[in-house]
Amino acid sequence: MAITTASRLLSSRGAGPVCHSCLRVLVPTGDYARIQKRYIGLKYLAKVDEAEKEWQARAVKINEGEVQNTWDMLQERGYIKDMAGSEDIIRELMRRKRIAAYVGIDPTASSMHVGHLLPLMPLFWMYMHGYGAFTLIGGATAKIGDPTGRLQSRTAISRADMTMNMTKIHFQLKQLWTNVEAQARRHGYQKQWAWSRGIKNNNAWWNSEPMLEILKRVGTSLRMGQMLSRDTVKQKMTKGDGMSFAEFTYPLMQGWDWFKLLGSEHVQMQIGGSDQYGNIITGIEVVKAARASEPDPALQLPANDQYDDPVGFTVPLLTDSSGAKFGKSAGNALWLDKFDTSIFDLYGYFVRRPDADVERLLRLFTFLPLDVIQKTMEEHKLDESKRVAQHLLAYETVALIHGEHEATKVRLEHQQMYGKRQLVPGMRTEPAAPGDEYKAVEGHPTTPNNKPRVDMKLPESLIMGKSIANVLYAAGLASSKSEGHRLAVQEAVYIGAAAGQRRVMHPSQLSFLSVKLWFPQETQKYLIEGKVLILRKGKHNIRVIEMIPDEEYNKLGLTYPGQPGKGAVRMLNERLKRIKAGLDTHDEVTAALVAKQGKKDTGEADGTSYPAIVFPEEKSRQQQAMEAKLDEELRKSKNSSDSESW
Ligand SMILES: Nc1ncnc2c1ncn2[C@@H]1O[C@H](COP(=O)(O)OP(=O)(O)OP(=O)(O)O)[C@@H](O)[C@H]1O
Ligand SMILES: N[C@@H](Cc1ccc(O)cc1)C(=O)O
Repeated sequence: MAITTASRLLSSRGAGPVCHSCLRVLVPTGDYARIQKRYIGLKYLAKVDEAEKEWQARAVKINEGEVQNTWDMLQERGYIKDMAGSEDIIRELMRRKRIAAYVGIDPTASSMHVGHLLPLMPLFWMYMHGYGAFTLIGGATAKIGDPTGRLQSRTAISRADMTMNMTKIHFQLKQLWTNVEAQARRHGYQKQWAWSRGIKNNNAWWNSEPMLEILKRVGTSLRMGQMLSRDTVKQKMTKGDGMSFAEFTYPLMQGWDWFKLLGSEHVQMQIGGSDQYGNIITGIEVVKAARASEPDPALQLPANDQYDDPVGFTVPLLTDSSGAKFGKSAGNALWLDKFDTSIFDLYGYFVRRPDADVERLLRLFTFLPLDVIQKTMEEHKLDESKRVAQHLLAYETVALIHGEHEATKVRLEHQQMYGKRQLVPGMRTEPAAPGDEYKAVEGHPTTPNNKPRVDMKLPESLIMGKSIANVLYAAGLASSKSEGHRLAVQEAVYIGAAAGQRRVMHPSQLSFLSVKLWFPQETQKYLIEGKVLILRKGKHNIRVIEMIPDEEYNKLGLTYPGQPGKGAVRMLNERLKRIKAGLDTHDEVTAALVAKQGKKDTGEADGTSYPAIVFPEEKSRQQQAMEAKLDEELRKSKNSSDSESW
């Protein structure tokens, strides 16, 4: 039996399993073309059935007090600030139905921050309890910018930057979800077949949604008076820089997202920070209006009783010590990207939380059971100076963001640094050296948690004029040009391109094609907005490359592996000339060679203004010969300086 995801949807609304020919009739032509075909059989349907039975058995246990209602758990941990809907209905809804929830994030910065974790935590908890959980990247909404709580409009972001932000956030969410799975296992939650999660991007529908459809479906029911009376609108119009029509319609866009997710993923609940309350309330109206105006009876979403209605809630805002919301706009964000906020600093931030806050933060940011938190607090109170609770908080939060391996490492570093007050060789209290951040961890596969830095800049002359092998080497995706060549021949790396087609990717819809060994002009074809290139090796080793003019690249003092005139051979030659001319001493050159092997820098560290030597992993014959010459010269100069000192 050939059944699609859409048929699952229709069957869940009582339509029964639907074959492709019936679907063609039921689903509008455009939608049918977009529907992903999936062949499923009776086994799958049996599993759906079984999952539903399990859910109903759980609902009975909740009634009998054997299992806690997930809503009560969320309340207990302090996640609920304001509710959109009656509490009794939400609680009962969560008991009866395996609903799904979503949290949306606009990619208006290149990384998420700790504040974003707060609405995400209840979503993660719901996932671990069997509900559907979706994170939405607002690729389309970010183009308008949420005006909520602002007096000034957001500055427009170029499409190229938006693509970069979206790509980075997409991979951050993947990393978070990977770590959530690990945390769930660690805390004894066994993954079930029916657990479902996903990352969505509202570009998927906004890029093709006809305006008329939305105006007709919801524009006619939303009342101007009510929309104008919203606090954000009044404040921005009277005290701020006024409100554009696009900003005014932002809540409608957000509501339409919800309606789309309700249709495709049963998303009946929206979660957000407390500033999102107004948008969630408007969203409920939009969803109801859109649902009521469905012209096609086969696509009608159920609206039988109050348990079919959308509901939502907001979480409290995470603020800094002055009470300001932690976020990008306030400029006080702690970033989830380890290249923006080092793991060491992130851990340190949680270790510094005051005693009065730590219990609440443990409830909010960790998956630890409440009795464990209770015991930790008792232990903590015996000697607060040890900061036992803060270290646990820091460990758990870093494990969620960067994985357990990093959390264990950073905990040790902190203990060594602040416990014994000494630095340990090899300890990372500083971000990685320039250049190193683009290297994958040697001897280990690239994972979401150890992946190198994602964003980088490369000069125009490289991207526009050099082979893809050079670009891969420069981007740190190949350890040499010849490896770059090999990867391209084997089609083992991918480039951001329009799905299934050899042309530029639609800015904001992440899709890849394998790279081939092509002419330099071919690489240029994939430049998004004429300046952004996305490359990927394996699942997680990704680069979002911004192409900048050569002058700007040089002005920033950047270099890349394989850069003409900056290679090891040239550097060795220059050093050789200087040592021969007596401009550098033996010690200076050896110090530069020993101290900075494999690192790029400008020579400031060894007190010279001369660039250090970069050794590519595979040395060319020319470089080997040059190294031998330099060795010879160093030996001579050493002998002469030794004899002088006699
Ligand atoms: N400090 C915070 N505490 C709780 N929730 C937050 C915090 N910061 C952001 N959120 C929530 O995360 C979600 C996504 O937020 P958004 O993408 O607007 O980022 P933001 O940092 O709030 O942006 P900005 O500061 O520019 O308004 C929203 O639900 C928002 O309320
Ligand atoms: N408006 C939300 C982000 C968001 C975007 C689209 C949505 O569907 C939901 C939420 C914010 O700025 O925080």
